[in-house]
Amino acid sequence: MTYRAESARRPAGSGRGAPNRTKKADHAGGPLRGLWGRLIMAALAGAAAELAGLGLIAAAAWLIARAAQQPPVAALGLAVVAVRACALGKGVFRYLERLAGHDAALRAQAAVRGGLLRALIPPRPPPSGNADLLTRMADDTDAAVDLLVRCLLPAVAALVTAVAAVGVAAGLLPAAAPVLAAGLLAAGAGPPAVSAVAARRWAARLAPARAALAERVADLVHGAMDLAACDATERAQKAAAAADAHLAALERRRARLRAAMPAMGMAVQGVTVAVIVAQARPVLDPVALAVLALTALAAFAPVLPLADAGERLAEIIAALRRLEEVRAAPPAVTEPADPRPLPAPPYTIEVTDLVVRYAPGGAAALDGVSLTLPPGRRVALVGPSGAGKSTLLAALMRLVEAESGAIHVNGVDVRDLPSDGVRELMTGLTDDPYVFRASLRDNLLLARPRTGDGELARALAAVRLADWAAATGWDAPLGEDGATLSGGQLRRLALARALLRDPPVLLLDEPTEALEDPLADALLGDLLKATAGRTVLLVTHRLRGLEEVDEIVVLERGRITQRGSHRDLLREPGYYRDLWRAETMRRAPRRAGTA
Ligand SMILES: Nc1ncnc2c1ncn2[C@@H]1O[C@H](COP(=O)(O)OP(=O)(O)OP(=O)(O)O)[C@@H](O)[C@H]1O
Repeated sequence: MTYRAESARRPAGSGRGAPNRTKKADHAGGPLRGLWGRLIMAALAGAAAELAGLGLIAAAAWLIARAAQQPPVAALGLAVVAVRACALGKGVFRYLERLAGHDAALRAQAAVRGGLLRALIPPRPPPSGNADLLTRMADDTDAAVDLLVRCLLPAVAALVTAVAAVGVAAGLLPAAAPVLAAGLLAAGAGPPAVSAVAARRWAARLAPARAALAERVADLVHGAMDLAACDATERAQKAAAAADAHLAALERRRARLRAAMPAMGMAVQGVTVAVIVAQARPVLDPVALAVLALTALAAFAPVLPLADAGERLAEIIAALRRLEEVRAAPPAVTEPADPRPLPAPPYTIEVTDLVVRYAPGGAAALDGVSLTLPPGRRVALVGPSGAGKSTLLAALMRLVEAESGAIHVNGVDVRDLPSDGVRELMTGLTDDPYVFRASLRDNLLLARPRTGDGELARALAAVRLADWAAATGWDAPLGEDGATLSGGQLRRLALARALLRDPPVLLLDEPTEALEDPLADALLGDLLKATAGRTVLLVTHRLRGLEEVDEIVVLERGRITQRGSHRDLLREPGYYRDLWRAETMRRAPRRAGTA
């Protein structure tokens, strides 16, 4: 079987136009379009709803107080109409506020999510030590909704209502206006500020406790087998229960403090209204007094919930900071400002004096590696664990940046090419392949969409998974990271994907890992046959079959220590010959046993 380079037939760089077009489309007709209009409409509607509420209370107060004086019914007509209009208006404006506010907020959330996903598309080193990272990222994008719906819009509505109420108070009794203004300011600024400071302090205590619990739970779920094997399940459960109890205790204490905030606001409300009533009683008639007192009371209604908004605002600021950290994390490789077009096939890859270091000042994972891959050449890379084999493949795929040295494709430095374009040319099986939580078919189609079942079946047969696929079924879900697959099956499935992808330069990182000798030998034999005439860089720990490849490169501690054909390397002392002897000896008793 041959896997002809379909990708080589694609016009070079064809994959790059699409993302650019998508970006433009996003900005022109994206979720942020019309955001401001909706936001202003929501703010106006929210303020109108609160004013209607205030008007309702004022009109109702006037109506009740005046009705107690038993005037002619006609004198009450206007107030009755005002009560009805305000009651209806409040509902209608509240509905419009929710409609426009949530529309705006969901648009903002979609824009935040889109920006975050776009920022994550260039590969980045994964943030470490955060079992709850994904959950947090999902929760954090909700901050955009809450910033508008729970903080900004309520604050605008409270401000408008407060100004209107102070205006009404000034009209009825000028001396009451500054008292009401001071009370509203104290209730609208004090509890929210205290809540925000407390929320920030508590977040610093709660976040590590939440992360600790998430990590313990993740250990219990993902490490269930290993915990059972080490008889450590009970210890892990106890540790998770302790983390849970610690978090629950912290949350209980925080809840008690939180409950004090509304009480503080209501105390300010009570004192303000009492002072105003005391001021007004000697000078105002009972009807005006009732209107003033109830208007003052009602003016606090949109102001008191701002304590919650202050607390939420502190959480939102922290969430937006975390999102910004993720967004601003530098990608693993730098994209060229002015990318050059991809060269035309056939491709010659030249690696020159490549040095890769994962941590500045740390040991070099690759230390001056030079290698040439002309079209159609198959090179095997062998070496002890940690020698830098996977790092070389990662550098070729533009997943890590070189500290010095260079990789050229037909004479063009890969740093001048878009990294996704480089990965169209050079890709394959990575050292830690991922199987998606999807069906078998979908996992394969990822490599080459719109491929018929016949071709998918041929790819599976090439990796000796045909029988397993027939038993499992094309639509069987494979679980998270291939939970339903053995290690060897998972790797072969990823290999089938790499073969379907069929890049011009095929990079294969240990395709036979986790397989028994007979199956590994057969699979490697098939692979070498199927890739005859193709450009291949094959990382392997097993040497049987390597007579077929054009060159074998031995990598030790990041440096090339031997290179040549299988025969050449068997003649010279060194890692290759030692490994060959060890492999031969390991197999010898088995052959004797079988014979
Ligand atoms: N993401 C990383 N961050 C830091 N160090 C890394 C990272 N990946 C690899 N290394 C280090 O770089 C060196 C080379 O690792 P690499 O995975 O390339 O070796 P390898 O030859 O492929 O090993 P193996 O055969 O076990 O897969 C090792 O010392 C390893 O610890």
